[in-house]
Amino acid sequence: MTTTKSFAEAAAAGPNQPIVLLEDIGKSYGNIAALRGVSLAVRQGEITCVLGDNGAGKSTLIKIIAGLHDYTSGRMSVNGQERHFSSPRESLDSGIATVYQDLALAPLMSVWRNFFLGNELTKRPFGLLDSAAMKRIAHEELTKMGISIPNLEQPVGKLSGGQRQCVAIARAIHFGAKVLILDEPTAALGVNQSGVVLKYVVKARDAGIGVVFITHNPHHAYLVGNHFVVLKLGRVALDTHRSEITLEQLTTEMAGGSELEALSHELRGANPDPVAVSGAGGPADGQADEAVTSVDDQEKGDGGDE
Ligand SMILES: Nc1ncnc2c1ncn2[C@@H]1O[C@H](COP(=O)(O)OP(=O)(O)OP(=O)(O)O)[C@@H](O)[C@H]1O
Repeated sequence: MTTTKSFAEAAAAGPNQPIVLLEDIGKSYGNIAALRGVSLAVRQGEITCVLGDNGAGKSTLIKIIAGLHDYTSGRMSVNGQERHFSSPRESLDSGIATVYQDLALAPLMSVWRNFFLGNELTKRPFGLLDSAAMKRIAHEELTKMGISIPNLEQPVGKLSGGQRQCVAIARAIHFGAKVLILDEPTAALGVNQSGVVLKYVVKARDAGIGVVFITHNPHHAYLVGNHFVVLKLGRVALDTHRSEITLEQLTTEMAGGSELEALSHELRGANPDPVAVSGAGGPADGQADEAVTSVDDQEKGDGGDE
């Protein structure tokens, strides 16, 4: 098919080859088509933001890359090799780390134990846990990322949501992720904590990782993104680089774009007073506007603590 070819050719033409390349991906759950013809390139040192409303297909897309679901049509390649992951372990072993909203951290365990969860260091010859080495490395890695957690012995459940996200990101980087998929990392966070997390998303990008940042918040996406893909009802509605779009355009696209304009006309017809709906995003807009300033300001006081 020409569409598939042209996306793959265009993706391969740049100097920065995609690590993960999805071409014309489709995924059906029985007779529900969750994704149709989705193409996406994840590149080293780039943040690709995938935006979309509820039901747009974001989770399905993540699950395919993370090895939880297989796709039903199209092609996924990792470092140029076609792949069908049959488990999350296969995705992880290919250098793809996924940080879910619920984080898969053990809340009652210490920060350092969580950092090494599933990858514990042991001492020879008896295979006892090497606690001293794990504490030291966790401390070094978090410090390297500029994450300040004074006491790594405290249960991870006592950290703020933002700090927990940062621990999960630092852990993925330490264990060699080449691609980091972040599932709505700022969705449950307040303005200042979102700023803290966005800062580490940028650090991951600057460390050379290809980041996929899933969000429904265009303000957060625009603060950090190099590339934006908007999904609507399982299809790619927009695929563009930062230089080609403004925050206002991205917000309008997410808010419904042309559908909103049509609704605005319809409502105007029914109501003599004009109704301003274009670009509206409800209360979240105001909140996110604050976030734009807070990312720069967050270091002044808020460490993300609750
Ligand atoms: N396991 C499943 N079985 C059947 N249908 C599903 C399943 N998972 C998702 N869907 C459907 O696929 C479509 C895309 O869902 P998906 O969860 O990927 O969207 P999303 O963008 O992540 O939405 P949200 O932000 O609400 O999580 C929806 O219509 C959803 O109802």
